[in-house]
Amino acid sequence: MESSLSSSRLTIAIQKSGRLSRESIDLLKACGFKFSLHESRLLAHSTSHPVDLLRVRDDDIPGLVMDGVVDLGLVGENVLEEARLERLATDFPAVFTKLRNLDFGQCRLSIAVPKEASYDTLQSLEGKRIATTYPHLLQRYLKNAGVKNVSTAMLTGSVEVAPRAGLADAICDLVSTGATLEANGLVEKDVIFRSQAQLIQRPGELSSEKQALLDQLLPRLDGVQLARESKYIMLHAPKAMLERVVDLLPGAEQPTILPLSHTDETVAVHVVSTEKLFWETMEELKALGCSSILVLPIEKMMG
Ligand SMILES: Nc1ncnc2c1ncn2[C@@H]1O[C@H](COP(=O)(O)OP(=O)(O)OP(=O)(O)O)[C@@H](O)[C@H]1O
Ligand SMILES: O=P(O)(O)OC[C@H]1O[C@H](OP(=O)(O)OP(=O)(O)O)[C@H](O)[C@@H]1O
Ligand SMILES: [Mg+2]
Repeated sequence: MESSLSSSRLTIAIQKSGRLSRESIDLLKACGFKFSLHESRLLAHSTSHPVDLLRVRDDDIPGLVMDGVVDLGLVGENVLEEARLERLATDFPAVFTKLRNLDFGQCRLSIAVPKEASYDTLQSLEGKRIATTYPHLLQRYLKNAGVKNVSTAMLTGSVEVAPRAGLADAICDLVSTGATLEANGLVEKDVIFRSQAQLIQRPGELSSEKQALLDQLLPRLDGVQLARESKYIMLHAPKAMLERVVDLLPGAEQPTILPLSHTDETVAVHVVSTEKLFWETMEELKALGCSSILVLPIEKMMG
């Protein structure tokens, strides 16, 4: 299958404007792919690689990938799984390859009820109506939990106002901080799906040029994600305390220990850490006699 927009340029669908847009573009840029973006344009060409961005609503991305219209897509797993279930229910092909979990767009799909509603377990929803944008994910969850006779009111936005508007008894919508639920007098009861952004590929083989581009993109993507999770830690430590200092540093299996020109009692310790260095640990390091403690971000990494 080779029906993506152009046979030689790798086409990637991303969300045009919304929660995933900025981070999708930033991630591709961090991988060294440059783009000339115009707010109103659907298609953006890369000025550095034979790559085109198709900027669309996130709901359209799974279908564009599964139908082979684009080669790759960056989309939330919530939208992807809902689209997959919907296509399976209507006998449409729902084939794609998940290439990577991306480290953004983390949220959960949850059932929430009005503060004053009586709710003990999921069974309390029997015979009730739930407003949602994700009817297939919701029905799958309720079916697995053995909850019957729940009807859904399909809304594509403003789901949180449905109970107040008398459209539904409960909602099933995305939650991150919980601020939107609280602002609407709702309480989160059951998390039915956890999601983050994904990079997916269309079914069928890519042309050799496109495959070569993808083979370049994926290690870069891994490098960017690893670098984002990592920190470079530098400090001066008393030699006598070195063992205890290294034990305190997160993920410091192989620290670099360097002599300092002005003293024999203190050494410089450098380490790449894939974990966060908390203020509390920095304070403990200081209490052991460490000084000049620096935690620096890493821009790129390659093993
Ligand atoms: N509060 C949140 N925190 C983090 N990620 C979120 C949050 N809400 C949504 N997301 C993720 O971002 C995706 C896009 O959310 P957004 O609200 O921008 O979608 P939308 O309004 O459906 O946009 P579109 O106009 O493209 O259809 C969601 O499908 C989900 O994967
Ligand atoms: O738990 P919170 O941190 O409050 O986030 C949850 C809200 O975020 C999303 O909407 P968004 O703000 O993206 O706007 P939208 O409804 O226009 O898509 C989601 O649909 C919720 O309404
Ligand atoms: Mg959408």
